[in-house]
Amino acid sequence: MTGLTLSHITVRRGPCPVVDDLSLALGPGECVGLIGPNGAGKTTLLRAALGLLPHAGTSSLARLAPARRARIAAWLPQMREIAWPVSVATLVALGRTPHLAAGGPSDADRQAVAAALDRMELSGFAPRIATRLSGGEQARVLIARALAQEAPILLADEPIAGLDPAHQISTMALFADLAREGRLVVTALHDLGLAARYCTRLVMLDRGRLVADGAPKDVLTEANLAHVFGVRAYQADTPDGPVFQPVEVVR
Ligand SMILES: Nc1ncnc2c1ncn2[C@@H]1O[C@H](COP(=O)(O)OP(=O)(O)OP(=O)(O)O)[C@@H](O)[C@H]1O
Repeated sequence: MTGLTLSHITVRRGPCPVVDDLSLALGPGECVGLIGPNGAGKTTLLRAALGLLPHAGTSSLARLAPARRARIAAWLPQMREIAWPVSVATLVALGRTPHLAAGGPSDADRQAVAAALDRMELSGFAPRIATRLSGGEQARVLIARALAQEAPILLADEPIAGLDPAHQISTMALFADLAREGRLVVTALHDLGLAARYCTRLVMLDRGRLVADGAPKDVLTEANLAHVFGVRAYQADTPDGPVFQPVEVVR
């Protein structure tokens, strides 16, 4: 399995660095939550790591040839637009594109698509036209497409935004399972409660800089929450795991 190494990544927008000299080594088996307020640089960092944005510094993914990169990393962007009125099964099968042989889809491709639909509880949706689904259903279809890619690395930008509570929990539990299977999952998140519960590691950004990196309880400290997010939170360890709820703006 494969990890992701970022060394001194800097991305400038005009004169300002929006990601500023950021280095990280992320390994297989980790479910990493990328957290930070709006504009902190989460999307920019993920896109630079994938080689989708010009940057200074090096990313172990960005330096790969595109065909190899597509087999190593699946990418779930923040904007989830489905342009074509194709079936859900056809759309999810696009995730197999990096693996397709000359003769068309193999049994392995078909199995990967079926498994991805099943994991996102979409098996009954396979013949439906993707553009006619609700926003949350479309989001789940796009997660399924990324899963069908069966890449060792999954980078996801706010994948659970717009999902109902049950699907938010099941998607985060699925990401944690993928990590336990040995993949690397890196996901930008605004739900700090789910981040605390399901991520093995949190990376906190503020104005393009890395301000904290470690186990959720070591990153979601009262001082970091006040300083970076401007909030105070209720936190408790319960038999159901950590509970975390922002309760007050403190800036
Ligand atoms: N195309 C662009 N041109 C100029 N500035 C940009 C551009 N794209 C992003 N930025 C700026 O870069 C900074 C980081 O943006 P980014 O989208 O990475 O933040 P984010 O942490 O993902 O935020 P959010 O939680 O709101 O999605 C922001 O200040 C944003 O205004």
